[in-house]
Amino acid sequence: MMMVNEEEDDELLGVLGYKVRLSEMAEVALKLEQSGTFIGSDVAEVPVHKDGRLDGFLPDLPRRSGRNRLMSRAHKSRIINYVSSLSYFNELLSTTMGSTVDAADKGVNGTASAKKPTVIFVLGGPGSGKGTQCAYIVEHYGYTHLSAGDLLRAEIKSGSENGTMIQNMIKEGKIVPSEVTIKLLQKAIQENGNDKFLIDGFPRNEENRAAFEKVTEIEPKFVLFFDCPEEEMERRLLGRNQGREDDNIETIRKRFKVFLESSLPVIQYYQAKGKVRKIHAAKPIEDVFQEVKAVFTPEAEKVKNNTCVIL
Ligand SMILES: Nc1ncnc2c1ncn2[C@@H]1O[C@H](COP(=O)(O)OP(=O)(O)O)[C@@H](O)[C@H]1O
Ligand SMILES: Nc1ccn([C@@H]2O[C@H](COP(=O)(O)OP(=O)(O)O)[C@@H](O)[C@H]2O)c(=O)n1
Repeated sequence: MMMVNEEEDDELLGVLGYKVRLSEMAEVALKLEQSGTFIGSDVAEVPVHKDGRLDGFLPDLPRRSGRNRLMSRAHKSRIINYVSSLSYFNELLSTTMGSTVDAADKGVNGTASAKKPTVIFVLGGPGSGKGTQCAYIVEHYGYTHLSAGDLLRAEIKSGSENGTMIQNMIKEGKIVPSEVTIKLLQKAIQENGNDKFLIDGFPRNEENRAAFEKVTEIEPKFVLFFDCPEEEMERRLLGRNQGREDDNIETIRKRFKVFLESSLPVIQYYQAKGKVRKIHAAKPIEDVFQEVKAVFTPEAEKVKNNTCVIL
C-alpha cells in the first residue's frame, strides 16, 4: 500500500500540474538521465534522487551572504540553467509520459478550475430501496449510478490487495475506511463521461463525509433519504436473494446498528443544512418512485403539470 508521504507528494505533484505519481518519478529520472541533453553543464549534475523524490531534484544553488548581494556571472548562469531545466523537465514529462495537465483536465480533487460534477448522495438503511430507485432515476434523468457497496464488492472480486480487508468489513457490517472507498468513487467518476452522479450508500459515517468533502471539495446538490422501518428493510434483505454474504439475519442486525449509530448522524448533518429530501420508502416500488420524481422535477414543471384550465 502507498505510504502517506507518497500520497502527500502525489497530491503536491497534482497541485503543480503533473499527472505523474511519485512511484513513477524514478522512471522519469532515468529518462532524464538517458536523454542527457540538459541545457548547460551545471544542471546536468542536478541530483535526481534514486527514488525519484522531488526534493532531491532541487539543485543546491550557491547562496550569497553579506551586504553585497550582486550576483556573480557564474551564479547567474547557474540560476538561468536551473530555470531552463525546470521548463525542460516539464516538457519532458509531457512528451515522454503525457504528464502535463491541462487545467481543464484536472481530476475530482477540486484543484484549479476543474469543473466539478453534480453529485446527489442516496442514503437510507440497508434494504430501504436505494439501488432499486437509483435504477429508475438513471433511466429518467440521465444520472450515472455509483453504488459504494457495488464498487467495494467489485474490488474484492478484482483480487486487489485490499480485498480481504473489505470482505471482512462487509461480512461484519462495518464501514470500510474512507481512503479505500473514496479512491474507488473518484476513479469511477473520472473514468465516466457523465457530469452528474448518484452516489448510493455513501457517505455512511462522519469519516466518509468529511474525507470526501476534503478530498473532492464536492458538496452534494442534495441528499435523497429513503426512510423505511426496520421490519420492512429486514423483510426485503432476507428476500433479496443476490447471494450476498451480508444478507443474513446476524449481519443485517449489525448493519442496522451501524446505520443508526453512524449513518443517521450524517443525514442529520445534511438536514441541518436544508439538503435532505426525505422519501417514504415503505410503499410499493412505483409509489416510491412517484415521490422521487417530485424531487427531481423542476419547480416550473410541477406548476405546469398542476395547472387546470378553467373554461
Ligand atoms: N418499495 C419496495 N417494496 C418492496 N420491495 C422492494 C422495494 N424497493 C426495493 N425492494 C426490494 O428490496 C430489496 C432491497 O432493495 P435494494 O434496492 O437492493 O435496497 P438497498 O440498495 O437500499 O440496500 C431488493 O430485493 C428489492 O427488489
Ligand atoms: N460507504 C460504504 C458503503 C458500503 N460499505 C460496506 O458495504 C456494505 C454493503 O453496503 P451496500 O450499500 O451495498 O448495501 P446496503 O447495506 O445498503 O444494503 C456495508 O454494510 C458496508 O460494510 C462501506 O463500508 N462503506
